[in-house]
Amino acid sequence: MIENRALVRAVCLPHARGIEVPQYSTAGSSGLDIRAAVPDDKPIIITPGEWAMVPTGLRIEIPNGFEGQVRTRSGIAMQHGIVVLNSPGTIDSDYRGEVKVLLINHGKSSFTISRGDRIAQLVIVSYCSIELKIVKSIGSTTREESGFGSSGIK
Ligand SMILES: O=c1ccn([C@H]2C[C@H](O)[C@@H](COP(=O)(O)OP(=O)(O)OP(=O)(O)O)O2)c(=O)[nH]1
Ligand SMILES: [Mg+2]
Repeated sequence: MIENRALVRAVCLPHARGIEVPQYSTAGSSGLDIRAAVPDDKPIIITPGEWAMVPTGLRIEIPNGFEGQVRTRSGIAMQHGIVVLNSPGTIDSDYRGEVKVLLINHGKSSFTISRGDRIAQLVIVSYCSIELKIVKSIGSTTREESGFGSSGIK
């Protein structure tokens, strides 16, 4: 159990009223499950190969020095091929619009998203803001320019 919790304030927009607010499903979960705020009578259907922007009905105020990462839920990825297209989606701390989730269907069947469905998870992460300095050369390493499988694939 993490004792030192960052406070994230959120506004629930009218179209999300009645939907469960994002929650950690267990005490040790890193991501809060976030739910689709689509109308009851207008589910979103994503056909194979297509993607859709799913509203969450939430505006959040992430503290300075933190960002939100919108990540795929492994269950719907494994069972239906539904993943966050821009994974992980970035929620900037200065963003005040509605958090949206971009989902793509890599599966073989259409996938229906109904009101209140848990569509993704939101992880709040601290990050480092840098000052980028352009110089003539940068420090050398053993690896130098090797990459992209240079150490072998398996
Ligand atoms: O999955 C996502 C990704 C982004 N956003 C919102 C919050 C984020 O702060 C903003 C901008 O996102 P990003 O920086 O990824 O998009 P961009 O294409 O660079 O747009 P911008 O020029 O507005 O930064 O859009 C979401 O609601 N969900
Ligand atoms: Mg951006």
